[in-house]
Amino acid sequence: MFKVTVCGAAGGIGQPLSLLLKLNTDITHLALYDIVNAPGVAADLSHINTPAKVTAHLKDAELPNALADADLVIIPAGVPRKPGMTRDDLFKINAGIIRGLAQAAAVNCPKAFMLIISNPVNSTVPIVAEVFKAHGVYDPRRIFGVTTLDVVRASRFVADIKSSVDPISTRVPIVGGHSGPTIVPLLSQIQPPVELTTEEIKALTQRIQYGGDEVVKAKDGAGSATLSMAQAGARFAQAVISASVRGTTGIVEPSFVALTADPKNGPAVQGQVDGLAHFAVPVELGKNGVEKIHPIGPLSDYEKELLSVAVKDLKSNIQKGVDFVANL
Ligand SMILES: NC(=O)C1=CN([C@@H]2O[C@H](COP(=O)(O)OP(=O)(O)OC[C@H]3O[C@@H](n4cnc5c(N)ncnc54)[C@H](O)[C@@H]3O)[C@@H](O)[C@H]2O)C=CC1
Ligand SMILES: O=C([O-])CC(=O)C(=O)O
Repeated sequence: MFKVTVCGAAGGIGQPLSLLLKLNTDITHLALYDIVNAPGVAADLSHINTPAKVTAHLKDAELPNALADADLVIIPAGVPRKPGMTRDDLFKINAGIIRGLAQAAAVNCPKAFMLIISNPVNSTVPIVAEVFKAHGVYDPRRIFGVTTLDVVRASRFVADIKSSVDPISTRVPIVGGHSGPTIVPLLSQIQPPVELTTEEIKALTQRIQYGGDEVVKAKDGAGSATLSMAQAGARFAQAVISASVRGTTGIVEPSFVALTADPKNGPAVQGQVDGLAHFAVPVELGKNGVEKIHPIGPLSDYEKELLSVAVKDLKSNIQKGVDFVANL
């Protein structure tokens, strides 16, 4: 039995993400929550002949039921960017939405894996962590900021300029956070290794950091990445589910997590990032979520510069989330 709840299920990400989750045969119950249109999306998906039972939950009154006993909650609820906006501009609206959903989750499914997609991820994840702390149910191993889209894009962008690169199996480690300069691609550590010139490294780094903006611009006011995000979100959810339900070992995915999630390796990363509480790192998944945080590894001089810029922005993004919950 494995119940997944999608909060924001009727949205641009929520609908294709729910479709991909309905195709996941490890899921036995898919609960779709939104403040609009959840019944329509649920009725539609419920006709697909896979095992998951699909239930619809509309508006506040249905939220406790949607979350009750969930094993995994995935949250793409909130507003997306329009051209000219930064992810941080979304804080004003999305912070309150995430706080409300986290409060309900802390009460109704305190042990669920929490996968946060809503932006700004650098602040929304600390909000969820603080709410869980306030309820006395915090487990840093179970709260994740979904940064998978950054690595999905990165391997595709590398393949765009190197025809010999397989975009599916190539892994580009990305650390830091999920907005512009906080996204730090470690192109010196691509696996399998790829030879890149200094110009190629600079251009690729810029493209990976601002990949989201390409989609925002192309959609021209109609939102941001939804389909690629759905694929990335389903991939990350599948990784968490495989490790926890099937006991599959050795699954490593990037995620924006609390560095205390791994008391052994977390402090070493923390030492490299000026004591930041949260940071995106390659995370090895296990039965209880974060099993091991992988080291950042040796950085090139260019990557060290990128990292120091990222750390400054991240510090204020994280603090903004923490303060938002503290100043209730
Ligand atoms: N982590 C990442 O890599 C990415 C994050 N995003 C973020 O994901 C979020 C959602 O994006 P889209 O799906 O394109 O937006 P959307 O506007 O299409 O959908 C959002 C959905 O959330 C629902 N919603 C609003 N308030 C809610 C509440 N209190 N409870 C439950 N549902 C609520 C809306 O009714 C809507 O159906 C945005 O914040 C966006 O910036 C987008 C792409 C990538
Ligand atoms: O750019 C945005 O606002 C949405 C997002 O996080 C992404 O596509 O990476």
